[in-house]
Amino acid sequence: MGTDVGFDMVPRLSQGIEDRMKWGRFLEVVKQYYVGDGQVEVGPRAIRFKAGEWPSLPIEGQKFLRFSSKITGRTVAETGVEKYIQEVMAMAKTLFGDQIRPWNELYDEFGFYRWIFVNASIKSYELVRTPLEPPCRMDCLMFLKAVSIPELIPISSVTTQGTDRDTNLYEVMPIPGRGRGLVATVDIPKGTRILCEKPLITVKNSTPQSVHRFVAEKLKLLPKDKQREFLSLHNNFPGQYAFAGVVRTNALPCGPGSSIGGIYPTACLINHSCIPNAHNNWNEATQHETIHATRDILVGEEIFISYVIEGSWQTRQQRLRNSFGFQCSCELCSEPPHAIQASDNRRADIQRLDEMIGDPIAMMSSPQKSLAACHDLLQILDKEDAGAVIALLPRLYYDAFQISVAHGDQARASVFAERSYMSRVVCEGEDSPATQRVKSLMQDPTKHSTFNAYSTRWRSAKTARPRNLDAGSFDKWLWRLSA
Ligand SMILES: C[S@@+](CC[C@H](N)C(=O)[O-])C[C@H]1O[C@@H](n2cnc3c(N)ncnc32)[C@H](O)[C@@H]1O
Repeated sequence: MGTDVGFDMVPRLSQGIEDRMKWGRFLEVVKQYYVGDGQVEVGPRAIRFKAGEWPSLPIEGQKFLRFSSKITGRTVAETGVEKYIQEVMAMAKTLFGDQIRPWNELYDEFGFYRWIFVNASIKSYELVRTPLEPPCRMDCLMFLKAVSIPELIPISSVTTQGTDRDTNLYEVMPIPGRGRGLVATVDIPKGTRILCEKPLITVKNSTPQSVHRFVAEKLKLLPKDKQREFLSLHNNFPGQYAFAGVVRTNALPCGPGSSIGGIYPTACLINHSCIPNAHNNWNEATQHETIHATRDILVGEEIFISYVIEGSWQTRQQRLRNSFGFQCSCELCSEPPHAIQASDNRRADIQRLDEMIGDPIAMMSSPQKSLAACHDLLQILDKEDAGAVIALLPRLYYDAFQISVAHGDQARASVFAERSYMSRVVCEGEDSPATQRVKSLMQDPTKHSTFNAYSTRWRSAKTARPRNLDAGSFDKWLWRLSA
């Protein structure tokens, strides 16, 4: 028996240079502090403390979730381990501040992470770790409960029309340097609908004065709890027109390029990253904003969308500063200048190819070149962080669909439409009108208004899609690489 005591790292560390350096410094401090202490063993994958239940610190900081042990004795001398927990926690606090979350079962505090995730993370960096005693009944129950959770989130069920905030997937919490944010409380698979939310208010872009007046009127019509939700949102532009400040800080556009913005109690708590792991979309049919995971998100990771996608690092920083009133501190923006420059170069290539693909004259007269540009773009996107660029895939495949269908190639058009559909399901869900539109084109490409519009030089039936080709050969056929 005894009580578990320790601390968690929330949110977990990123793989960015800043977090890696901080973790390295932290491990150095720990090693220095315990030089000559026979209870502390520095291994190739972790620093282990041979006391209590052998808490450990991985060499790779991103894997770290928890440092804890069961305290069985009544005094420090009896348990041996509590001293290490307190000391390591104090060292961690000085470097990671509020990311270090102390907890103590004695005071009914149980930490942020479920044991299933903590144990999986420990397993990933510990070669051998035999528990000193079998887990107690409560641990077993927690284990069973937690293990079933990721399996209970099949993509098909989470991307159907949900209307509630699913608080099982995330928790709203303070994030050092970014105010509040959403942190994953379970592993969230790619394509999962994290959130589907109705706006508290929708507002048309206008002068601060008229936005303020409009919101003031609308707020009066809302129930008290909704008013409180609006008023609790962050405002980077306080002053005479405070409601307009809240709108400017938080509004998410109701559709691409829309001049109408929605204010949401939870979606508006999601912070920005230049390499996001989630995508926001306005679903016109259901009149809800949805947030989908664009890559697998690990428990303890912060959930990010992108407020500003396009442009170089400098352009993005300027827009975030001027339009939203903050300086971005995301993983990419914390990288050294050469890494930011490399990302800028890739984004410039993406922009250049995107413009080439969109040229209607080229699409008409040299479709082969336009298709090759789509393929080149895909190759560049493959090298980028998958979660950050997946939102570009539906359009990329849709462009390839349009090039094919305009020259009568139904076989390739239906494959491109299928790929566009699949990436749209990940970003927006099955119930998004855009997903449904492309699904119907996948089934019948001739429904598109430009079918055979430019020529019939690539004419093919939908059934001409080759069967039994390996992936490489299929791709060569699809992109006309050998033509
Ligand atoms: C829509 S709110 C997001 C929720 C906000 N963090 C809160 O506490 O309510 C946008 C504000 O969050 C902060 N923020 C969001 N993303 C950030 C980032 N990448 N770096 C620094 N601050 C960020 C900025 O203060 C920004 O104005």
